[in-house]
Amino acid sequence: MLNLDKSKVDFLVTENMVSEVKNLMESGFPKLDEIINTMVERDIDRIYFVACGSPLCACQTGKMLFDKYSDIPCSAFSGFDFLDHTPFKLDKNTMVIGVSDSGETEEVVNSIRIARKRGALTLGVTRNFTGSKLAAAAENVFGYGGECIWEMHLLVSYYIACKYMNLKGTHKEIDSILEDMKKLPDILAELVISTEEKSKELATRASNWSFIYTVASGPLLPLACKEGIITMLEFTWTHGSVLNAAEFRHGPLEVVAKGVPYVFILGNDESRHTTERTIKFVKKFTEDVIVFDIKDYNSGLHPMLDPLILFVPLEYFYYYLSINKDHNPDDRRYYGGLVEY
Ligand SMILES: O=P(O)(O)OC[C@H]1O[C@](O)(CO)[C@@H](O)[C@@H]1O
Repeated sequence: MLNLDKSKVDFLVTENMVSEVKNLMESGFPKLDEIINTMVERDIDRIYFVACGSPLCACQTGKMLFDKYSDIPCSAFSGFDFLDHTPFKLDKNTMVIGVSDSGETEEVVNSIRIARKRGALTLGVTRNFTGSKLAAAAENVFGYGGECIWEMHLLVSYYIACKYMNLKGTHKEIDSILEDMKKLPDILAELVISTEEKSKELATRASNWSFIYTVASGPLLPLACKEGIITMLEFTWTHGSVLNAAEFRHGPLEVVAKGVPYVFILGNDESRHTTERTIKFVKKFTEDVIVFDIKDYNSGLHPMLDPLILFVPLEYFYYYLSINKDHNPDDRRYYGGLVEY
């Protein structure tokens, strides 16, 4: 196992997670309220998120809130998809939210430029309020000032979605999400301490696997993509793929066999039974199964908050998976301009 000083590894964001979440809620949310007021003034009737990688997965989860609890149309685009297939409706009543931690991802910045030119209300969500191309391109900017991008991006998209939906017509679930959100800092603080050892053990086991299928459903599917594709491929250099438990019977079923490894992410939402059915099937044929079950961590909050909670044990899991494979998760071969793409 690689001997690293974990406080110096950029990938691992557990150290300041709680203070960043608190700060976002206390100082960031009031700033988002101003943007939400502008959305009301502009009578926004459609929302597009544009992002890439981990931020896109957070936006896809935020979009689910709009779909589930409102009749406000919302889509989450990858930057190049937005540029190549720019949506027809892009006007003063449309809002385009570009999310990029660096604020430099070219396809997100260019999408915001186009949206602004077409008269849409634009918001750039990025780490720093100034100094990036995204901050310069968007009409409105929100700088969250934290490193823990999954929690930051998810909370920002959730807060905008919940508040705006509430102003457009309440749904009792939205209030419960907003209320439970306030409990997150204490719960995360506990998880940052309590989940490390168990995740480390699981990662030791998984480090013998040369590839991993990651399976989830419903609101945990974007988290599965973030972890089972972006994190696992980019940061741990482990081969793998992500599968939707709802689709498992239609294709993936046939490769289940002894020695084929799976990581399941299991939540408390309505699709829990769908993933459980898959787990039950898979366990008949292979012992190489790891389940991250919300019930083992904290199941007291609204299930739409499960992706924020399960992120903590998963973050440790992939950190230790990487160093167990003697790979520093901060190392890159190609990304970030090392090789032209
Ligand atoms: O948030 P940014 O700066 O736009 O960067 C997006 C990048 O972040 C990651 O999600 C993590 O490095 C990458 O997959 C993606 O390329």
